[in-house]
Amino acid sequence: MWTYRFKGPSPESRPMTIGLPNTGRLMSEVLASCPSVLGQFQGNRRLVARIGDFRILLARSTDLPMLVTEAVCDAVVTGRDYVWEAGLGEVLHEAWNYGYQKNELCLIGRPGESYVTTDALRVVSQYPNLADKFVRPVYPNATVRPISGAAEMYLREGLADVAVDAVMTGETLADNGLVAITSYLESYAALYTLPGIADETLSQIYDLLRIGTIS
Ligand SMILES: Nc1ncnc2c1ncn2[C@@H]1O[C@H](COP(=O)(O)OP(=O)(O)OP(=O)(O)O)[C@@H](O)[C@H]1O
Ligand SMILES: O=P(O)(O)OC[C@H]1O[C@H](OP(=O)(O)OP(=O)(O)O)[C@H](O)[C@@H]1O
Repeated sequence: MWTYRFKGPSPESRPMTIGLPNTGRLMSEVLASCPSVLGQFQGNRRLVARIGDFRILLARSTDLPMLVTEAVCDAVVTGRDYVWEAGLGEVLHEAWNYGYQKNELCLIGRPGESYVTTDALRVVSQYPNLADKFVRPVYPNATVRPISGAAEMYLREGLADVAVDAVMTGETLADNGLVAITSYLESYAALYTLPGIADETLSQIYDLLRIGTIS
């Protein structure tokens, strides 16, 4: 077993850096509200751009939380679920709740099935760490299989007993004959920093991202 560690630049040696998602729903929402940032990344494959005193860096939503603790970014916009999945829910400071991409991370199963007697529950999830954290205390013999998406299919095809997945409208569950058994975590898009960020710095980040003011 070997451990891998980034060697990020020291925060003093680089411009203020904000990490934003490079794909998906989150990217579309965040960039739609920031024309100055959007303009830098439209029609090209750049992942880093300079805007005034700031540097904007694009990365996968799931990787952004770690880029704050590795000192590559001063702030990131990502899903609250990804911050907790990265094990940083109690480490990072939530500096702004965007109020969109709202959903609940739930335990999902087939209706009417009792899992209590199942000795070795088979769990699939895009959130393997959270699935393990929530399910294992109740089902010590559970196996958690990491997947990339379409969790509902694994239940339908009998490859898993339950899934830990995001539920927003509940449409995907209904269309696949599944139900939410328990809700574990509320999620939404938010801005995260290290704790103790200066109000003045945060205010500059808010201005760039066109979000609220410090209360
Ligand atoms: N049906 C949904 N509606 C709204 N938000 C959702 C839904 N499902 C997941 N989310 C949330 O949206 C965020 C996922 O956004 P993200 O852009 O990273 O992924 P994506 O849209 O699946 O795209 P991609 O997989 O291409 O990166 C997560 O924080 C997740 O909790
Ligand atoms: O409750 P709903 O409004 O139906 O939304 C829930 C669905 O949305 C997400 O999937 P996504 O669209 O990201 O596809 P994926 O499962 O392939 O990642 C999530 O994984 C659920 O499948």
